[in-house]
Amino acid sequence: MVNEEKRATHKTTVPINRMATNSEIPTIDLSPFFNLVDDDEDKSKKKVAEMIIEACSEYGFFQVVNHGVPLHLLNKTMELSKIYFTFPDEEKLKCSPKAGALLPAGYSKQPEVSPNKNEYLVMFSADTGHNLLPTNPPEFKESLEELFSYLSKTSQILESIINDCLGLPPNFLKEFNHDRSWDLLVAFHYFPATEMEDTGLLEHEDVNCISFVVQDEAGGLEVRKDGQWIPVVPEPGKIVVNIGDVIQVLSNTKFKSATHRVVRPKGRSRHSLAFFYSLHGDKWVEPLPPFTKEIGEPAKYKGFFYKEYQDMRRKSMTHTPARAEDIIRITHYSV
Ligand SMILES: O=C(O)CCC(=O)C(=O)O
Ligand SMILES: [Fe+2]
Repeated sequence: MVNEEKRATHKTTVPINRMATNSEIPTIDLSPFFNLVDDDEDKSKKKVAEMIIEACSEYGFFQVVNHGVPLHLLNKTMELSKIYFTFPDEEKLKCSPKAGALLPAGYSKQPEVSPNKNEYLVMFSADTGHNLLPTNPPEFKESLEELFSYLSKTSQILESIINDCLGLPPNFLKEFNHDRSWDLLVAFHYFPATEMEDTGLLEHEDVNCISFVVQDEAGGLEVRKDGQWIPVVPEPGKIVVNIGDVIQVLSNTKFKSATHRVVRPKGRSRHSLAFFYSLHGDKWVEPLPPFTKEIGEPAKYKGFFYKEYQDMRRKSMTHTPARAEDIIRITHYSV
């Protein structure tokens, strides 16, 4: 009961618009950036850039097609992930993160008291040597590794598009964010909603640079725009992209880190795959001069080391404060 009451305090008071549809979340065709046949490549790239500028300045969310990730690989990984999460706990716990690991790779379940209701498997780039991946079901590990490397390539392309959309010097973000060891891929399993509540993941903004999400048919991802929750209806082949706090801070809020959450469906599980294009923990993050002094605008955030912010966020998720307003968000660094 105490937990139910505690969870209830996290319920948002923003009205829910369940009638809204995906048409409000722009879909952007990335084919001009993947060398697909095009008579007028420069014009097409410019069009994509315009759409991305609009989506990122409006609310930081969009969907992509022709994104370079093979659809059969997305589907296969999702199917294997669904099988993996049906395994008994003792099997899944064989991949529990090593105590004291700097970056906790492996299988974890949200603590009972957490308002988030899911279990998940985290992996980093195979090069880091941090991973603890299951050998069962067969091919799951290989699929995850392959998917990781495709998503990594796509995120680097998207980062370079965003770099240009922000008007930064060529390759600025690539050089700033050259270390790929903090990028991570997470396979999620959300438990079916109970009679009392349907929160799968509390409303939040992502800490990192750019996130990618693929949901199964159950859906449940919702984005907040103009005070309303817009459901992101899963569509085969589309990948959902959202801007994280790092880009919001660097651009001094020119590009937005959107608030989103996961609502659990009743009577069924929900699965998703999320890739977080990140930043090395030792990086210092602060609003960049082209968005501040060079245009006479005050910086909206104090600077911080990425790992300091990420640590605080992780703690506030595992030991969630009773009051939603005490959960650490990027506003912690607001000036
Ligand atoms: O599972 C999803 O659809 C989204 C997950 C998410 O927003 C996150 O892990 O930050
Ligand atoms: Fe998120």
